[in-house]
Amino acid sequence: MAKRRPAILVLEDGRTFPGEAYGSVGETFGEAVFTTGMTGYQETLTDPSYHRQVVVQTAPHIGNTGVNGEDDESGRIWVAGYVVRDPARIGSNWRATGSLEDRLATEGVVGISGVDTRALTRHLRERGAMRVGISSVDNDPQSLLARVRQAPQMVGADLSTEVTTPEPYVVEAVGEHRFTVAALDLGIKRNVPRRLAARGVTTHVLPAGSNIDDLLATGADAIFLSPGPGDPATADGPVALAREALQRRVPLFGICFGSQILGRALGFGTYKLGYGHRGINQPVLDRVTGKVEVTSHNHGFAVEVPGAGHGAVVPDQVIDTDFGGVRVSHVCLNDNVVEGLRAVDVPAFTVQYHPEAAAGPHDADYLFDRFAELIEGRTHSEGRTNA
Ligand SMILES: NC(=O)CC[C@H](N)C(=O)O
Repeated sequence: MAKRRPAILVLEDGRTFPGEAYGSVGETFGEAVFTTGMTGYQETLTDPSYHRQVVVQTAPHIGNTGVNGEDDESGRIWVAGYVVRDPARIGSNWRATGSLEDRLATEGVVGISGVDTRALTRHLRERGAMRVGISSVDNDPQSLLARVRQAPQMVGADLSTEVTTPEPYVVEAVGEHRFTVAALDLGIKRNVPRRLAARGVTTHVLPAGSNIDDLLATGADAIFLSPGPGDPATADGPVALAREALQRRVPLFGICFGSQILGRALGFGTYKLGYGHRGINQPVLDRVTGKVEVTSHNHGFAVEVPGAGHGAVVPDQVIDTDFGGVRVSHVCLNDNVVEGLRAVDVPAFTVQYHPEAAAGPHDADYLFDRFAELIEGRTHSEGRTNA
């Protein structure tokens, strides 16, 4: 194999890691975050929620199964940059249609390999997610650092309109049609409408700028608020839409960014986590059933509920909001972060993690059944909730 060009990675606090060019040769900037998933790199790369983030894979061998025509979660790779330890020399899998590195190069994704990703991950875990630059064209850390410090921060970033669908589209129910859902696309992953379709739900996916009348004009029985990149504190339009939906008692389900938006609509704040949750093996307690599920995560922000400081145990009690009582239905067992909300008096619930998985375990798939049950309650007894 030809010798790779040297490359460097510089964090905004000046810590520098040497490596080699991987994927496209060039320079890139973003927020450095790490993901602990041992598998599923293709789904990670194509998840729109990673827009403007430079993803560090803690798993040391990446690219082993190549890339295939089935696992993309959107129409392109979204990560701003890619950091790996040891790229596979040969990708091999019965579904593979090409190599990961060729795809990164084709899509212009600048990466770096040969990085001590354990040291880098520990640094990010201690110091927090921060801006980063990767360059295989300028190997002077000082000049790269100056540009890293000019790159935009993730706090205050409003990115939904950069990733949303330009035009509405429909994903049809599989088998008998039961319900219609309008999804506000703030960075949706393909597996969400797919999991809904498997429950007889037809999903109309609408652009981020849509208003509630646009959503309901699809004939929707319910609204879905999608995952997506950026700081939820900037999502005032979707928050106003969610409040309108809560007022009209339209059944609502939100995932990740959608959870943060619904949290804000209920009157809660959001805050940035130190280094976030990204991986496919995070333990979450479902307080409704008492079961622990192993789940897929990708979030850097979280909902803040009263009475629970960061890292403190969130009380299991009904919290009064503008829309009646709300319970924290799910918590992360690693750090007590709020992982789900369930309204008691209006038909709405959310999770901060990814029941659609892709990549990840399917433990939380039942939440799509809960959504269908919520819609059913609403559809069959006017104005009713799942309380
Ligand atoms: N996957 C997501 O929806 C991420 C939500 C938000 N951008 C966060 O980082 O917390």
